[in-house]
Amino acid sequence: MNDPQSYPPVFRRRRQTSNGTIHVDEGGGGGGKPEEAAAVPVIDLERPDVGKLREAGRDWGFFRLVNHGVPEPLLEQLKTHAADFFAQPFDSKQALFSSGGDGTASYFWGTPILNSSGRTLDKSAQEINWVEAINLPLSSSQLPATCHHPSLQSFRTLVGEYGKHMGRISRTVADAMGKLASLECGDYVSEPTGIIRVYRYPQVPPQQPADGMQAHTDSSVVSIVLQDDQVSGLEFLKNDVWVPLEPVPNTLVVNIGDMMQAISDDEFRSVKHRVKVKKCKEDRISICYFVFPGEGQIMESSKYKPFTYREFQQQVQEDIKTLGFKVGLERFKRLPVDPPATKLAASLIN
Ligand SMILES: O=C(O)CCC(=O)C(=O)O
Ligand SMILES: [Fe+2]
Repeated sequence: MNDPQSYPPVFRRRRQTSNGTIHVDEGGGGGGKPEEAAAVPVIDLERPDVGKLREAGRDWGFFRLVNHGVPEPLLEQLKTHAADFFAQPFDSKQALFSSGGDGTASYFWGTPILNSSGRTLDKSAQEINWVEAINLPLSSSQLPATCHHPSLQSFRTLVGEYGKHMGRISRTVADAMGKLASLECGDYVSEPTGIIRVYRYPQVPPQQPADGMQAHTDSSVVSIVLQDDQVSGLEFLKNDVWVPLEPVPNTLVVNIGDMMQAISDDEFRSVKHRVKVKKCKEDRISICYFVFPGEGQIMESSKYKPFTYREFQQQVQEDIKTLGFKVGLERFKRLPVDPPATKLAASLIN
């Protein structure tokens, strides 16, 4: 277990029981359907099976990726650096990122709701997410001037290397899925928009259950998750049941995002998912990659009115501010077209 001082104070207070000790919830995992979890499609990136890929996109929205070509030592180094970063005292972490501006790396906790430059939008939400994170836009390799810690510089270099693999994988996946839907989905992957978000999910105290991350869909074209090998928590919705995605070492998890759903005319699904970290002695660390279309790129779809990714983002932010949640693609749905009056009249006569 990490030093309590390493946690943001809001988690520290709530993690303490009345006698001042940190509570750790013991025992096995919860809920879910193990048979569904075991059946999550596995795609071999070197020899993608098109039938499985179609099934993964249509029926699951999630799949596991093997033979992805990211060297295992890179994955291990990233996880070690991430754990070392989060283990620092909270005040030091805050100080390291204190000079960041829009579009540069940032540190946040309690909410995953960020604007497009990675700044947090809403810290007042009552249901805080039980997570702290660093947000690293891949287009700016610069860290804030206050990030002078040598280990952070090497972490950023590793993230840059990992980001290149993520760009390659997301393009390959989007191209392959595009072929299935007779679309150029790969054209919608704009690599400069790529973001790496590194999360630490502390254990949630049983007396105050909270989600590590509340249920949501990703706005991306695709997202790629490198899970903690030891601590599970990621769950996705299938047939109204939350299915846990247990970690499998050296495997990546791919998640279809809202933009892929739109451009594929709903052929592929952006499904709801969440993170539940409970009944475990360790914190969970995950490293997530998100890639989006270029801001001005127009999404053409038979199911949705044409919109740019910028418009989508603005609408999401507006909804979060005014309603407290993301409405997402529903906002852009084409209205059902009424049958033309003459046709209706004709059918009545017949
Ligand atoms: O940490 C994870 O496993 C998933 C996080 C996630 O869903 C997100 O950041 O959108
Ligand atoms: Fe997500």
